[in-house]
Amino acid sequence: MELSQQQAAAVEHLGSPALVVAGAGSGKTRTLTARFARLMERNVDSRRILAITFTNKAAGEMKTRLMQMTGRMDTDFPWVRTYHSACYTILKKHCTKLGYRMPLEIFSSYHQQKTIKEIALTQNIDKKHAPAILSEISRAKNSGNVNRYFDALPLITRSRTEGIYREYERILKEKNALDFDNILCLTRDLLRDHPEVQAEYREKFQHILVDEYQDTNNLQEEITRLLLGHENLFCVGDDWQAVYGFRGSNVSHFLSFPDKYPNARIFRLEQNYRSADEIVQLANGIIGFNESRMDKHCFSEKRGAVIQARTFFNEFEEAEWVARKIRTEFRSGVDYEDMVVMYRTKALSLWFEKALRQLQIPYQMVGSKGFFERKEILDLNCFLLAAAFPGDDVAFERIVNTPKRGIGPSMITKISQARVGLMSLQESARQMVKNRVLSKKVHDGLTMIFELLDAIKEMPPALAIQEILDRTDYLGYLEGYCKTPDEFNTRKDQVEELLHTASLKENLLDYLEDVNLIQEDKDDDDGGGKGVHLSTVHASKGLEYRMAFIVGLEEQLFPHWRSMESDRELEEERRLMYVAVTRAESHLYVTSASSRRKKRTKKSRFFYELDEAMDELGI
Ligand SMILES: Nc1ncnc2c1ncn2[C@@H]1O[C@H](COP(=O)(O)OP(=O)(O)OP(=O)(O)O)[C@@H](O)[C@H]1O
Repeated sequence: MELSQQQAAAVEHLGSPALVVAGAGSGKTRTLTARFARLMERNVDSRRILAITFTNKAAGEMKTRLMQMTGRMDTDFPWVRTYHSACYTILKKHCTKLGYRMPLEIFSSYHQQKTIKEIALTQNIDKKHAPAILSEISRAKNSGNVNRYFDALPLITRSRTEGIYREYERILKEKNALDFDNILCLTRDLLRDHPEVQAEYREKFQHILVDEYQDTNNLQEEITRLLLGHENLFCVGDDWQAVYGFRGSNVSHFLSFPDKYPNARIFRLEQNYRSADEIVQLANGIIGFNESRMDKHCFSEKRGAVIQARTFFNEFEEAEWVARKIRTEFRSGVDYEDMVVMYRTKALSLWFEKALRQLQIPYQMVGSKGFFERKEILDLNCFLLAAAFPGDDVAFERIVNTPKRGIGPSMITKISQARVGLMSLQESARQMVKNRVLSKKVHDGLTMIFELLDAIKEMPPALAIQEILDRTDYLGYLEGYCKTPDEFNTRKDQVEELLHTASLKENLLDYLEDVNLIQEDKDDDDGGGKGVHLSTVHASKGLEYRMAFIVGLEEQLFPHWRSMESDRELEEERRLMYVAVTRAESHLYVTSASSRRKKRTKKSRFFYELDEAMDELGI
């Protein structure tokens, strides 16, 4: 693998913690992978290197690259993982120390939402607040200190959130289940409170490598420190691209690395291999408006970018111009897949979808709704969950009347009321069937479900899904559910895809574990199909395109109205702008509309900053 001098210096370093302060397009992943391979050449056992990536997809790509470079097998890299996946592996082995037992169930975001809504109902809180409460709880946990986090909340938010949090945690524990954040919280507790466990992993991990270090949160930072029994810590990141503060990431871990590790070596990767230098300089100019950042002098040896900033009368004109421009570029030889339209919030995509459809230009949405959150996928997975975890009320409630078999909400309430002690819904329903206390229709419906759940429990996951499809005529039901044949075909394709994914696992529990660990990749679906990419800026992170359009550059939209209250939030918005600009290799178009939804708009401050930077560069 070819490395620049700067990259090679970082790869070779030994003897103290190291931070690689990298620019966009500077080959961070290449450097991290090369370092891993180099450590192996120096006889470090690959199974004793913990390499943390930001997504499961990135972990998979890194492993594949390592296999190609070293000729080793996938199983030789067991600790190339995300924080969640690594922590879950540790937890599985030691969960009894914390009062849990195997198998543990990981709650999906559907399970979380449903549970929070039910608790809210019992506490007279409108269930419309559930998403906000859930994200507040998540931030509290990731802050590393839940009590301190709640103490700092405004009284109204606190009174609404804290009670729900306590009840939610009680239910999770009672169900022997974890949510995504608890995977980290409990691993921290385990390592902190059980010195023998900490010693085991400190001994095991001879080197710790962390990618995307700018986006670690307090809890992840604490876990890293608990695992680190030496000085072999190697972190790579770009503080200019830290864009997950809104969900608890804390860029100050990155910025304060030299204070935390006074003997740390700092390396810089400043050459951008992706974009032409005009784009790199423009991006430098924009980030220059941020106060808190590390110094870097990013540059590129490529020249000849095309950069344009345009304002249109309204959103229709803006979208139409973008679509026409895309058509012109396509006709002159640029592939649709080499072009991206980026916006700050998903709601903006509508206008561009319409304009592209009108010109019959194919497009695909990047990072749209996670595969496992789609209705048909959730339905089928809930059957599997109800079979594997009879205590999972959320899954059972979802499937008990899917497809419809006359077991509506009032029947579910009846089943729920018949529970004794810690009995689950499913157990209660089984008891009622046994006691023959139900109408014939409900009795037969439930009997059919229980026979199905008992049959699939020990089956490999793909076979189990096929069994569900056959016994419930699920596709017949789905066809009736869909509004158009097109919608049905798309959903049917998803079911096929699910069957394929499930066929890669032999065991139901392994499959379900994977499904729920993969939640964190929601934003990381790069489409993979044909057509122009439409993407939020967040979902475009890590991707690269020959031609990029950044649209909707208006105050309130970008920067977004919810992130304009403090300098800290505004700086994060500006870093998002930086991410967007640095996706482009050679062509960058920035647009805004003077009126949107019939209201006058104000041009984004980023638009002016960009103008200023362009002036300075003489573009
Ligand atoms: N030493 C090198 N020589 C030539 N090309 C390189 C070198 N290092 C990286 N590249 C190429 O530069 C491009 C950017 O690399 P990569 O995507 O790893 O950057 P990155 O640092 O992760 O970027 P970003 O943070 O902006 O997503 C890739 O196409 C990669 O193959």
